[in-house]
Amino acid sequence: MRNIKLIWKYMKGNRLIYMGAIISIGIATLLNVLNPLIIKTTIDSIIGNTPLEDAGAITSLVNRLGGVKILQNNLWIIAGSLVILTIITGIFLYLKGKLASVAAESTAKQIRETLYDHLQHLPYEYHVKAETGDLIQRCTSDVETIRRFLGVQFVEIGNALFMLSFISYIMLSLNVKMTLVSMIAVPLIFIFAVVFFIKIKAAFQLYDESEASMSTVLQENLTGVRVVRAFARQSYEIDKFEEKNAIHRGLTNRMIRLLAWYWSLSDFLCMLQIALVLVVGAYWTSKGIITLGTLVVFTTYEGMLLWPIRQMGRIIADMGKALVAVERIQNILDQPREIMIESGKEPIIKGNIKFENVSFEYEKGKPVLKNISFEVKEGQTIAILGPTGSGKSTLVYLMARLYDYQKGSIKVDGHELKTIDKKWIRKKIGIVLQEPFLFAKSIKENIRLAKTCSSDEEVFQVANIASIHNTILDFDQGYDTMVGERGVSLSGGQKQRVAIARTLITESPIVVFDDSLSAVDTETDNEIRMALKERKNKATTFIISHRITTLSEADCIIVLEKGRITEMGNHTELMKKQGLYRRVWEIQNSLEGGAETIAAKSV
Ligand SMILES: Nc1ncnc2c1ncn2[C@@H]1O[C@H](COP(=O)(O)OP(=O)(O)OP(=O)(O)O)[C@@H](O)[C@H]1O
Repeated sequence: MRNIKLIWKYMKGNRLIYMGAIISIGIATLLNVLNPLIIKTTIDSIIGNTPLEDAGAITSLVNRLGGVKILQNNLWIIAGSLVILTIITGIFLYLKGKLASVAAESTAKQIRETLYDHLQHLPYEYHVKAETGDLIQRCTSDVETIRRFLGVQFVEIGNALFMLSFISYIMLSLNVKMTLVSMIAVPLIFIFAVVFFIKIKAAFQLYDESEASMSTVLQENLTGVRVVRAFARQSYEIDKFEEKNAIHRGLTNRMIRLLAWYWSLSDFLCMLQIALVLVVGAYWTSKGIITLGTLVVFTTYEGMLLWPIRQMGRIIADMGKALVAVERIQNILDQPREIMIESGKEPIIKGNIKFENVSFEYEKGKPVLKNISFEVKEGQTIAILGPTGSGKSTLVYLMARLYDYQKGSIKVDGHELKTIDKKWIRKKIGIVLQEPFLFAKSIKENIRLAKTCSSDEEVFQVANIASIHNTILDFDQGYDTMVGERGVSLSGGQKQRVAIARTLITESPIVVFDDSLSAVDTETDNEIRMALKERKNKATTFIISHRITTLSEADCIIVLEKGRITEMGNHTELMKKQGLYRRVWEIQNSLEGGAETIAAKSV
């Protein structure tokens, strides 16, 4: 019941249009069932001799058209009325289809927009845990299931119900016994349809799942095509796909067999029902119990009724799918949005940051950062070194308020971070991630992403600092070069540099490079750092890196191990200690020395 209410809620703004569709089906069905009555009256009372009984609307229609006598001599009037009636029925059927699909389509659009908007406002934490494929499915196929339900299936149910009520009413008023004969197998056909479709639900589900699993293999293969090629895994991949494809074919065949059985059995039941009406009806007509016209009406109605009844069985069994889709969509909408404005504090941010005994844990009892304390003045460069999983990225996330620290205090220019508006602080912190995501736009548009109004000059300037300007100019279309779906036309290092330019253009007072120089060579890395240093309005810069030369020039280097700061100071100070920094320095230096010796020997 909750789900039906939810569908009603989603339909806000389209409910009247939908009601229009339902009314149109009602009128179309009513007009549809009038046709056989006109034929009956023509056979019995106009061509035949049965006196015109008081058949309500039909009698008054006959009288309007000029009475029995005139119609007898002008049968074309009846034929013409049938044509006109059919045309009007057609218009209402068209209206039904049009209004229902308009309402369903705009309801689907509304649901998609609401979902998209909601997803944009869910906390970072939610997106880290959610599965992208699943979210995409909810936003596309689940919405499509609801659209189909509203646009087609529910309308069909309406059609069947109207048909059943109108036809039963007319049949009963014509002949009760004949009605019983005509309806005897109808509940059976309906129950058979419902039970069958409920029973094969599992088969439908398996079929859907196999289709999904086949597309997953395909998607994974296309996404990872470079890895597939590099490891020469083509034949393995082809075998894997063939296996899924074969399973899918098997399940499709099974579905076809089951459905073939269903339709033949159901057809057989329907034919039995029609045959029963014909045999009993013909016998009673010959005995004069019913008129020939009545027999024609009953057989025509039988044909009109059975198809919607069979369809209704299928739709009722299928309705579960729409209700599940509603549930899945509502699950996302029920997730609380990230509260962006709490205190609304929007202070001037220059880049002075102070951590005092900050602790944080993602999961209770598993602290990731423990008692972190350090201070950075505006314009300074802070380097962070630490083994993987030591909490370096987490520290950055805390600064951007993607997560809130649980203990201690972080002050930005003297303001407690938790009191600063989230949107505000995120605009002031530019983060370059290790694996940057570039959008399928031109390089220029990608750089301008966060500041669409920036001039070409500004774009060139930041690209120069990121040491990518000349590379871009070497491309055939320069800054207008399109970056593929995942930036495939650029190398890892080039993508990182575009991402650096994209962050620099925002002129944020705090900039974080989260291992974002890992894919560029040492020389370019050096160039970028030099250019950053020379920049006017220098930002407070955090550099997370495993490369010691990148870190060594920082004003302060923090060594993070298992969530704790184990060393802090500048290069000279840390070199005096026998800690992780010195060890990494020695290893990397000896490696470089070793590499140089090998290179020298090979010349
Ligand atoms: N969303 C999350 N939920 C639960 N635990 C998490 C989450 N994100 C990170 N962690 C855990 O927190 C710890 C620190 O992760 P973090 O990404 O900060 O490390 P890191 O030092 O940046 O590592 P790397 O150098 O590999 O990027 C890890 O043990 C990680 O498994």
